[in-house]
Amino acid sequence: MTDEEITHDSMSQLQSFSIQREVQLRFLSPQDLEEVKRLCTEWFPIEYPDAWYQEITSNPKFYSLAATYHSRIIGLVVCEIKTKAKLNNEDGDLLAPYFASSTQVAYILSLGVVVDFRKHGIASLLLDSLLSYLTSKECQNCKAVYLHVLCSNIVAISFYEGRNFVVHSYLPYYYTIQGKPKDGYSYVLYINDGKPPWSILDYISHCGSLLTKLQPCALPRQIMRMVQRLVCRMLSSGSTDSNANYTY
Ligand SMILES: CC(=O)SCCNC(=O)CCNC(=O)[C@H](O)C(C)(C)COP(=O)(O)OP(=O)(O)OC[C@H]1O[C@@H](n2cnc3c(N)ncnc32)[C@H](O)[C@@H]1OP(=O)(O)O
Repeated sequence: MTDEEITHDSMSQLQSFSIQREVQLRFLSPQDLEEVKRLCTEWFPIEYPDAWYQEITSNPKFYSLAATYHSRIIGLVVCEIKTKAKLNNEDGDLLAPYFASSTQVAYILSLGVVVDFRKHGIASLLLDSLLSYLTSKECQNCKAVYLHVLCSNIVAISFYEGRNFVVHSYLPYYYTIQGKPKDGYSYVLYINDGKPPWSILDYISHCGSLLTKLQPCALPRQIMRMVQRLVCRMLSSGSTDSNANYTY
């Protein structure tokens, strides 16, 4: 790193620190509808119906958290907690089959930050708040957090991957952007001991570890040892009997 880069980095960190000190988090309310609509139109290439904005700003089933700076919304995260039974087909195999259909999962509908405030840790702050809620005592039945993202959204993908989210599936033609089909990915983070279904690799490695435990090559040796032990026991019980006879 050059001196110039170090200075720029420290300046940026200082700026982030002073912004973060003034950022406040609060839940969205119906009064935020127009502002949220404006921001989402700016951030996302997808058009949402008005009913969607009404829902996320007023329905308590959504965890809709805003980051504000001097009372202005500069970022938001919207998440819905639902049961495994309510998963769409494409996400149906998010959790291992042994999880009951009443097990919960959290779906991040959107996460965005105003351009001028990006790279100052605002999205991280929002995601951390969401994750600390989802891993709290009251949400222990929630086993995974997942989301959908355009394959071309490299910034968001690297953001989520940097926070331990992993690809769950590739979704060809998942989006329609300005009349054109676009591919997507679903990403997932398992929480509260949530687990994905077993992959072929898991089955192979499980069979491998079973075989290692059983040690089929050592089987004849084990049988020999068992026979030896049995004979020894029979002999020693015979001698005990004779000792017993002698004592009497
Ligand atoms: C389900 C979905 O919502 S998918 C769609 C996601 N949203 C969008 O695409 C909307 C448009 N994009 C955005 O709004 C933003 O770019 C987001 C939400 C993806 C990221 O928001 P940001 O507030 O910039 O994120 P944040 O600052 O927390 O982290 C971004 C990067 O900046 C880095 N960063 C944070 N502070 C600093 C700093 N002071 N100096 C330099 N880098 C910094 C972080 O380390 C991080 O890098 P990493 O991902 O390589 O670890």
